[in-house]
Amino acid sequence: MAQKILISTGGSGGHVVPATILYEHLKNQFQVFMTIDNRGVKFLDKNKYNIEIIDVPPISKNFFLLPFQFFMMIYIIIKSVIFLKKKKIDTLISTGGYMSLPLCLASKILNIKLLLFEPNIVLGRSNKFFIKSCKKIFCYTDKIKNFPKKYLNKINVIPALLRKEFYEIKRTENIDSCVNLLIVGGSQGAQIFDTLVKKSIVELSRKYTLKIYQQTNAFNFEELEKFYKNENINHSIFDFDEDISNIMSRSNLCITRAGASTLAEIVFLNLPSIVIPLPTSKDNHQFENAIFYNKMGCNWILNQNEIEDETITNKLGNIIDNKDEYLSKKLNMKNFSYQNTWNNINQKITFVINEN
Ligand SMILES: CC(=O)N[C@H]1[C@@H](OP(=O)(O)OP(=O)(O)OC[C@H]2O[C@@H](n3ccc(=O)[nH]c3=O)[C@H](O)[C@@H]2O)O[C@H](CO)[C@@H](O)[C@@H]1O
Repeated sequence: MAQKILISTGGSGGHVVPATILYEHLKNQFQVFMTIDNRGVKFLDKNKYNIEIIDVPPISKNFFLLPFQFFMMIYIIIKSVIFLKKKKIDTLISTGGYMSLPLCLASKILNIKLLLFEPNIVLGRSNKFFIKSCKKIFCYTDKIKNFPKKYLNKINVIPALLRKEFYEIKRTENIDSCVNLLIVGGSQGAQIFDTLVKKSIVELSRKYTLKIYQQTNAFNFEELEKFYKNENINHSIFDFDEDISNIMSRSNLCITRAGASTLAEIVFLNLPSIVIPLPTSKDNHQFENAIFYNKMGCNWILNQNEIEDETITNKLGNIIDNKDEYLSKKLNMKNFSYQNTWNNINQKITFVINEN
């Protein structure tokens, strides 16, 4: 009988999107289930996956709520134990984050094989907590910061997880007559980008033909739309677009945060990018993610706190005018990504799951 695998996820798109990719990789060979919290549901199509909601409220820093949170956690752990037993789960794969804590603890209680997934260059806190009890951890490199040395042998390096459509879509083209600029902040957007880039875009539009693809949140949508209309700049604004591979493929330059999945996707599609890591990201993981690709010559990094009025205008202008650097970034990305194939990843993951 096929092994029963549970993928536990939730929170942001950075956790949920990889969970859906793991699901797609495994669904033909195993019986796969997924648990997700309420926050994460908006990042997937509920009808496509065998999902169960196990909601884990965010951990509050309010001291008086601690006893309540403690009992709540016990309740969710018991619920998780019952779920794992009822479904007869053989292997749990956690995509990290505090929402996976109860299920990971439940897998420990029941002695169920635990596999972790860490797409960042810094080990997440929840993954660190379970590193001792997990069997293996899937990472994109074996040089992970904050990783306990004695468990280094648990790292299983895989190429970055990408949705199937990324392998089917055409890679990005060079800047030719039009600059197709994608501005993207990760699954939750980056509100600061809206104000940070506006002025530069207006200035650049006087010199170059631009098409702007910009992600923003629902709150800013109308205002941004009005702004581009008034400035007569060709634009397409979106909130969370499931067909992002298509938008990326049509772009030829990008400004982005440094979420692990977004970076992997733009590198795979050879889209040269200015990366502005979120300065407040936990353990500065976004900066480390950006540096990882930067060392391979795949991006330009800007520090958000050092950005002044002209910084982005000058940077974009330089990139557009100096094609050598632009083309060398593209080539570096191409060389880095050639081993990333759906089958290669599939074999690596399946091997670990079947291992005793
Ligand atoms: C603010 C923050 O702490 N973000 C973290 C969060 O991911 P966060 O969700 O911010 O960012 P990621 O780039 O990892 O993932 C976003 C995913 O959403 C997809 N997408 C985005 C916009 C859209 O319109 N359509 C769409 O499909 C992207 O293609 C990508 O697959 O978890 C990641 C994995 O631990 C971390 O690396 C990020 O730093």
